[in-house]
Amino acid sequence: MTAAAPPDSVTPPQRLRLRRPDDWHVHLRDGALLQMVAPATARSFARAIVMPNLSPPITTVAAAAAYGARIRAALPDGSHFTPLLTAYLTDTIDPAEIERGHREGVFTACKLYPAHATTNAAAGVTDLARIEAVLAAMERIGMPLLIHGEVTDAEIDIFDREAVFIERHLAPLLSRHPGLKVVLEHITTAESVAFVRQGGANLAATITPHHLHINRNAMFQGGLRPDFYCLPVAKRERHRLALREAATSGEPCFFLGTDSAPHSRSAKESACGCAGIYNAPFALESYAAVFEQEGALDRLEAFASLHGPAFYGLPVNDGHITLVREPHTVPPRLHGNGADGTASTLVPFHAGQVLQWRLADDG
Ligand SMILES: NC(=O)N[C@@H](CC(=O)O)C(=O)O
Ligand SMILES: [Zn+2]
Ligand SMILES: [Zn+2]
Repeated sequence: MTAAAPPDSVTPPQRLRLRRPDDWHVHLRDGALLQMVAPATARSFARAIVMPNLSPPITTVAAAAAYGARIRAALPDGSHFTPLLTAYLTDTIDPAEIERGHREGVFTACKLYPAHATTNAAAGVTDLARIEAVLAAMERIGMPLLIHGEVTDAEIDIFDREAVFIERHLAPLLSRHPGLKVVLEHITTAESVAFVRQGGANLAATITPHHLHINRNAMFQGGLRPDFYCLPVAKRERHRLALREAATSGEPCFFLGTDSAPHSRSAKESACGCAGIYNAPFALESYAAVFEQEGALDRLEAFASLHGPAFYGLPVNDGHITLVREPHTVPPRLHGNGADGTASTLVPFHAGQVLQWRLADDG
């Protein structure tokens, strides 16, 4: 005789059906890396906000349209993935170009990198006063501003750069432009959670899987671990806990943005290693682990599939995906060959670890 099944309330779910999610912050790169990483994002997500920090950065409508075509060409046959492109703001960018790109449906949003704040941010904005006309135009046409929110001043401790950015730059910016839609990207601190929470309907934040899983100790565990180095850098445990609470809270101002940021092995393992964590292959599975640990699996769909479209004023996706409880080990390395024959090796986030949820292949 078999034991009676436990009541439903204590049986962990084996399958989760969600409206198809979107990734509101991803780096798809270009060339051989694009060929390798675009299918990973397209496998899980219907749409993604694609970052413009290429080299050279995407600053014109023509460059964005051409990049969109290269992304589509890198997708598997039959993929319905839609890249949502962004413009890289510089000190001298023309507001008319931004407005035209938005009107023509090429630019979904603009990205603000404080000059030198992160990878390929050298051409970013040196002073917000220089892009005042662009910000005014964006506010008028309802075009979202996406921000890498860190000051770059060398005298500010790297762990404080996000909080100082909010005080010195973001709060005044929001006062000057109360109608501007702003996404504070990849937030990493309890201060950012509190700030975004008290902001109005025009302010939101994306939260990455890695900032929900690791704190700053991960970078130094048993030695220097470049695979856990990204910007903004992971903070103390109390900040990670605040981010987990925010992501799983059900509040519409917090939504999914992986900040998947692949760099080749040689670029990570170097005397001056690049910032960025490549999480695209199992990002959804990684978020699912957090939501399950927090007892909030019922809120995963809102975070992954509903809050982002609502903020951007876009429809939610039609299709659905299914996550199944099927423990699997994340490969320690991923190898790829671009169409140009260039081989790349990437280390995915959770390399060698077991994840409990897996995206069903048939969706
Ligand atoms: N997040 C990162 O550590 N790196 C990103 C840039 C960024 O999002 O800041 C990259 O492009 O590599
Ligand atoms: Zn960034
Ligand atoms: Zn990023």
